[in-house]
Amino acid sequence: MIEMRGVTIAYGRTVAVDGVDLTLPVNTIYGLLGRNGSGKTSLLSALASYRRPSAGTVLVDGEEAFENPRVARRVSFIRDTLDVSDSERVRCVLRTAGRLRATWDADYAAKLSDMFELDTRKRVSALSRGQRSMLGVVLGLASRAPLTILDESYLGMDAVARTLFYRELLDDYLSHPRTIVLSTHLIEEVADLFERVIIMDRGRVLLHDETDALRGRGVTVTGPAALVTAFAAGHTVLGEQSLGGVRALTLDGPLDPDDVARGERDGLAFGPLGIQDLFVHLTSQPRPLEATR
Ligand SMILES: Nc1ncnc2c1ncn2[C@@H]1O[C@H](COP(=O)(O)OP(=O)(O)OP(=O)(O)O)[C@@H](O)[C@H]1O
Repeated sequence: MIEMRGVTIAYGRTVAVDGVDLTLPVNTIYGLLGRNGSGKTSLLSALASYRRPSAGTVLVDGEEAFENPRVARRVSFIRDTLDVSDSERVRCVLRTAGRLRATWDADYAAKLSDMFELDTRKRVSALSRGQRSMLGVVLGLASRAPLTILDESYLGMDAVARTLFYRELLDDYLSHPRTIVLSTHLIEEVADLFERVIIMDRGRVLLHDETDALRGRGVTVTGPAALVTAFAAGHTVLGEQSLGGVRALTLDGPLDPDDVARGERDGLAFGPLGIQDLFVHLTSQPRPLEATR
C-alpha cells in the first residue's frame, strides 16, 4: 500500500503539490493525468523518494519513503533526464542497472532493446529523443520494480514504438504484477491500460477512481434546448454547446437509469464521455498563472 498524507511540495512561493492525500493499493496500473504545471512530476518525485515533501508524509508499505534505501530499492522512477551519464554506452547503462537492482531481468532488457531496435553500442548522448525514451522504457520495464513510475516516458517515440510500449507494458504487468504509475498527456491512447486514474489540477487531486467508473461518469445529453435544460436541473453541468434550437450539455454523472429512460422517451439522446473529454471538461476552467500562496 502506498499512502500520501497531506503531501505539499513548494518551490519558494510556488506550491506545486498542495496537501495531497492518496491511498494507492499495490499491483495496479495508475494513470496520472493533469495539465502542464499541475504538479504531476513533483508528486511523482516525492512518491519515488527523490524529493522530501515540504510537508506531509509518503509511506510505501508503511515505511517513510524519503532517503530510505529499503524503499529506494523497490522503486524505479523514469523521468526525462533518465538519471544516467550521457557519455556512457547504452549497454553499460543496462549492465549498471542490473548490478544495482535485484529484480532486474537482463534477458528482458535485451528483448526490449531488440524490439525497439535500440543500438546498445551507442552512447546515450548519441540517442535521438525517441531513442532516449525507449532506453527509459527499457530501464523501467526490465527493472520489474514493485513500484515503477514512468513520467511521460513516450516523449519523442513514434506511434509504432508507443504501441509496442503499451502492449509490452500490459503483457509484462500480467505476468509480473506490480504497481505502475504512468503520467501522460496522450490520454485516449493509453486510457485502456489504466485500472485507476488520478487527475491532478493546480497541485490537488481532483479525482481518483477506477477507470471503468470514470467512463460512466460524464454524460452528454442532446436534444431540444428547453428539454435538455429541464433535464439538467439539479445536475452539475461540465460543458455546453448550442446550435440553433438544439442544445448539448455535458453532465457530471452517473445518471439515474430511470431518468435516462424517461429522457429518451421524450426525444433526448445520451452519450458517454471518454476519459480524455472528461479530463478536458474537469480541468479546463480558467486558471491563475501560478498556484502561489
Ligand atoms: N525545480 C523547480 N523550481 C521551481 N518551480 C518548479 C520546479 N519544478 C516544478 N516547479 C513548478 O511547480 C509546478 C508544478 O510543476 P510540475 O513539473 O510538477 O508539473 P507537471 O504536472 O509535471 O507539468 P508538465 O505536464 O508540464 O510536465 C509548476 O508551476 C512549475 O513551474
